[in-house]
Amino acid sequence: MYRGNNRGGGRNYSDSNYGRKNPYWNPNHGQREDNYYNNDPYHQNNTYQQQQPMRSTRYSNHYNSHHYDDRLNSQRSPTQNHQYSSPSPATHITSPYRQTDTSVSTSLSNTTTSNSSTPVHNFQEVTNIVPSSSSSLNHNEPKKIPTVDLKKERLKVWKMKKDSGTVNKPSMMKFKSNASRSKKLHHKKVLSLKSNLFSEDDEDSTQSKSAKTDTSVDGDKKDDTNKEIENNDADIDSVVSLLAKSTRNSVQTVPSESVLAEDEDDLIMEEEQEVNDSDDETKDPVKLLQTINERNKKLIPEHDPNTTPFVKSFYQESEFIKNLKDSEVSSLRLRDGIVIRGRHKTRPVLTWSQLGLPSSLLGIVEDMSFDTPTPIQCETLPSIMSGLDLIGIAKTGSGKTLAFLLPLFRQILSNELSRSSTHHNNKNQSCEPVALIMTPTRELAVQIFKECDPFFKKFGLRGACCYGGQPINQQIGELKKGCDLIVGTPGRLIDLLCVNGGRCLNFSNIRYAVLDEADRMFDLGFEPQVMKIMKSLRPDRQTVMFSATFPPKMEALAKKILHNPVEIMIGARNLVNDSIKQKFEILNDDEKFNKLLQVLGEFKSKDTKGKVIIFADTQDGCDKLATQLVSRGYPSISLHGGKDQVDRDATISYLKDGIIDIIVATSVASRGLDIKDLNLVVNYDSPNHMEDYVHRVGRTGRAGKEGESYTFVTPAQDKAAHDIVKLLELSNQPVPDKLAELANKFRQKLQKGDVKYSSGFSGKGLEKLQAIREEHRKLEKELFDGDSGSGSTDDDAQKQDDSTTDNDTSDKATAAAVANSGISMDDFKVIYGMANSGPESSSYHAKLNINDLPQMTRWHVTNRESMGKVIEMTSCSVTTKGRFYPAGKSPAEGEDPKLYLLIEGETDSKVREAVEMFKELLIEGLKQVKDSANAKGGNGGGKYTIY
Ligand SMILES: Nc1ncnc2c1ncn2[C@@H]1O[C@H](COP(=O)(O)OP(=O)(O)OP(=O)(O)O)[C@@H](O)[C@H]1O
Repeated sequence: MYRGNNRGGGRNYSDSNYGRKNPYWNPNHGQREDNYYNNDPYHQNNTYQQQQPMRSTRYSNHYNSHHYDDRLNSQRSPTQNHQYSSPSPATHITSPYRQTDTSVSTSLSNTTTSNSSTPVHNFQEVTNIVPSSSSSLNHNEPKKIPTVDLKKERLKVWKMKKDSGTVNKPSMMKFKSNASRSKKLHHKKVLSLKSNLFSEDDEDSTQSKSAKTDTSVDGDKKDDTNKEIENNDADIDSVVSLLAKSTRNSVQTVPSESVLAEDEDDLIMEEEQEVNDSDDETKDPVKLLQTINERNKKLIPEHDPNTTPFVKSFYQESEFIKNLKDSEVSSLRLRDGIVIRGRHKTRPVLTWSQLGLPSSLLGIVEDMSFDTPTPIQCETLPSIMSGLDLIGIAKTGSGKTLAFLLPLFRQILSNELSRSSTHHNNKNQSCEPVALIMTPTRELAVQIFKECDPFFKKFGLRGACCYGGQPINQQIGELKKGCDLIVGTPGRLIDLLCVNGGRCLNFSNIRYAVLDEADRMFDLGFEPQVMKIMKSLRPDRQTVMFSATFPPKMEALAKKILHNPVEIMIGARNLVNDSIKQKFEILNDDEKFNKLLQVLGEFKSKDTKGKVIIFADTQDGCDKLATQLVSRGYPSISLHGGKDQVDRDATISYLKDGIIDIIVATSVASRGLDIKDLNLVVNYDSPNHMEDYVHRVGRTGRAGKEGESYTFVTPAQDKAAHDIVKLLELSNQPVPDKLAELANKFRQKLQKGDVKYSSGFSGKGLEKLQAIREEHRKLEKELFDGDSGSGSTDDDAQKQDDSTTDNDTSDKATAAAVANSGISMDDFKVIYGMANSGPESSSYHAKLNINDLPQMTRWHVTNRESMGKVIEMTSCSVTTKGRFYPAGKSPAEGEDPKLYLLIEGETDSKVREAVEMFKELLIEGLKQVKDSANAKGGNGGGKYTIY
């Protein structure tokens, strides 16, 4: 059942020592026993455990329990609870939805579909800026609030108060501040209607809006905004009246009562209401843009960071691990294709007990019936528990969540004294959690929060899950009770940090922060928000990031918020899990639906209980497809950012609980979701970047189980075919002929220069951001007549960052590294040149001599992961040519040249970029050699002596 599956020579966990000893990853392949395992008492246990079928009680635990702890639930109304908890098992059995088929499913599907059918440019809705009240949980019913003229109302009430003598100085000030806040709010709403933005709190809503400018983040912009507000009052009124005319509806404003609120709580409420507007943000893209605009302008109130020292390092290496030989550890890592960069000190563990966790924490792991840690857990847990910042990259479904949760709870539990301060009843005291987990999607936040449930219950801890689309008042209410851990999406976290001038929530005591799906967190929409949040954390916190994909370009950003991180990569950055059988169909749009029916028919005939996610590009496409499937007897629900969050949460719960077997989703469901028995993924619309493909198909084939994916590619989608082929090649998976043909078409276009290639997700996000920054720079230059201003901007910082990275890879750095290693620079000269003409030849090439490098360095430069990374980033082809000549020998006349890498690419710059990347790898490789020599007491690496 948990057999590893090695197709086409691809690496997987079953190839590894972990695998052979890890019943989870590969119970059936353990032919050879290495000595050190035989000595391991824990290992003997494992062998015994191999006989045991794996039981995972996790989901039943989660779903039999409420998502929040009982104390929280008991304080909610039944309606509120409905939003947070999945239906109880009893409900499932009696659910009419379950009993019926098409008819009832249709009605369910129709209901959810209709929720999302909000017209995109409906100004009637956009201009309703009155926040919903805290008691209203129904997002579907627009509130009917009488139209009021804000200025007149304010004046009227103020006069009344003045006449009756109830206005004293403080309340006047409050009045002013409220009025100006309302005015700002009013102004923001109107301005934001004119703005185009590009950031969002949720994966797929970015698809539905145009991205033009970052209105963002920095403090100095606040003053500008205020001035603008003061100066443009008249403009606002005219825009408002224009809008009112155009929509045949007058603009509704904040009711006068809230403007004149006098006591502290009312002040809080006003801000709550302000952010409450974002609750239904995903229903209407224009409204969403407004919300984001506001959010980006928001400044998180500053708090003095907590400076009480705290313990970060809890790890104590066990005797067994200490006694492993270096070569044993190296071979373990080599076989798993584990690449480690940075100041790495720790060795992997092989069993849970080698982590030295308190028995109470270990007990939770035991309850989960996870017999041994997975490779990413083995490698990252010791590093994180030693207090290091870390980037962890491993395939989908490989257990990354537990890799960051265990150290998180270890940290919370270790700070017992300070923890108690997070539990408070004083509503004026802000909530100061110890740990933070940020996720790019709401669904993922909910899932991770549920996974924390056993920890909350066992240790009496409090947690809060805060994400958009839910009434913020409830979340504020939870925070007022205090919490140890907060899990959330960046947009909502910013809202909460700003509520009541930072008196609701502050992050000055965060000691451990996690960015899950880190690369997505740094993508275009999130970067400013994430950076803002990270700045509000205490500077000496520990930060870890995890993902299955992490484009190297993201690293510069990641390193801005990490302190000397160690980077641990299992396999490669962009690999699809070997346990997924990937299938492809080249077909026209009008053939897709029939093919889908065929695929579903075959799947359901062999796996009646198996669950399916079908990915489509657009929200509308999802709705239509779900309706069509229902009409063909396949009960299904659509899931996307245009739906109410309550529906989105319920849909995931239905799928997890088996109430529904099929969902049709946009990429909002592509990241992190872990759904038992989800055995088929269909990309009805092919994803448009590689990372998305990896995550989408990664919803199946998880935790060692096998899964299947189908991707429909139309003949016009040759770029998608090209990307997928690259992925398959990287993963050593067979490439279907038709797909290869289509990919070749794209390559030919590339060669002719008919198309431009921007690879992957980083192309979509970072490159756009880079382009925008470039444009800003140009504009600034024009404006300041060649002088781009004296102030140091974010852009400059980025530029500096970039240049630092560039310097690292420069010839100078290479030369220095080489000098240290005792190798002559001439030994790996790069020869650039134009390739000969001919159909197979490329336009530019470079030759990089690798013959005379130490073996370990050579391996580091030429291993599959390194080569794959360079190929992926530059689109160059890389081939090993020539023959290896041992030290002191040179080829005689007519003999093959010394071993070298031939790098071929379409443009000179691509080839040079590839060479730079190889040089960086080379430096790393040489450093490794040196470190290893030092560790062995060597002299730092004479030529050829270190292997
Ligand atoms: N040591 C373990 N042994 C067995 N199963 C495990 C172990 N650790 C985690 N799992 C299970 O593996 C599954 C996948 O784990 P998880 O969701 O953490 O994967 P992931 O690597 O974060 O995937 P993604 O990249 O898609 O987010 C879960 O069902 C989890 O319970």
